[in-house]
Amino acid sequence: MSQGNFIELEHVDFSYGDRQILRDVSLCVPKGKLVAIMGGSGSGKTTLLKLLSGQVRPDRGRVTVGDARVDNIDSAGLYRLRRRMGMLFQFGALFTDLSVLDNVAFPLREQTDLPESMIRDLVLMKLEAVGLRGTAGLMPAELSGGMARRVALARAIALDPELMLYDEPFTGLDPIALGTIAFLIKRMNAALGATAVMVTHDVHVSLDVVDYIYFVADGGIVAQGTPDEVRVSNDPFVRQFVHGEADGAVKLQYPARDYATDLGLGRAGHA
Ligand SMILES: Nc1ncnc2c1ncn2[C@@H]1O[C@H](COP(=O)(O)OP(=O)(O)OP(=O)(O)O)[C@@H](O)[C@H]1O
Repeated sequence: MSQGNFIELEHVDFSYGDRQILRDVSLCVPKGKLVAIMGGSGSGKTTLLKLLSGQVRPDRGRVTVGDARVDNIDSAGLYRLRRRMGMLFQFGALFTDLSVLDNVAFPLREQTDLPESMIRDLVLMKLEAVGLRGTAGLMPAELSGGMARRVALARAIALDPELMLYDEPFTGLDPIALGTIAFLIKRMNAALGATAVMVTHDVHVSLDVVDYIYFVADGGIVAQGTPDEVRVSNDPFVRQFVHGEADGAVKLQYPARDYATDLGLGRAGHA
């Protein structure tokens, strides 16, 4: 592992059964940085997060997080690693039968022996950080979608994680709520000094908050760069992604037989 990196994937192959999803993927995330992973649907982005959290193991290659080799970690090591990780997944579901305070307190009660009075203070600090201290006594059903996502963020950072994993944290939010959560993610990360990886489709918001972007397609990293590099990139894949072009490096048309053959027309001159 190179000095300064908190995460490294080196020459990782991964398959579900006999279907290969990732091929010879290498990437790194320096400590304290927020990195986005973008790419088309089904390109393997969530699988990359699962490799980092030890939910799946690579067929080949190394996965290093902090001082842990996650590709061959044992269950005690995985438990220690998960305690240092916070996760905010799509729709970051709250426990509907617990108050906001109890939702954010959940990981603190599960993972620590802190007294109740201290847990309460920590929860209020985390809720204050996401601007929602006033909602502590509410139930999740009484929150808007954007507020619920912010409470889920407060819960994800309750244990001051060293690593944050975000999977589509903006899905289903209106533009204002989306901008708020993006800003909070950036601010929380800086305050925690955490290293973070965010899978997202939302290229424009991400370019405003992340330090670096990896683009994934066809099982590999096809482009990468800082937001400034990405904005001016001439790489066809990046251009298609950033400018929302319908056709480009990723083809609009799914591969198919010759059109004339499909229509039963035969080839010109043979009809
Ligand atoms: N548990 C599983 N078993 C078998 N195949 C799976 C499993 N999970 C995902 N896949 C397949 O692996 C591929 C990559 O999935 P992954 O969820 O990593 O993609 P993604 O890039 O995150 O997609 P999206 O942006 O649509 O969420 C997909 O084709 C998916 O169908």
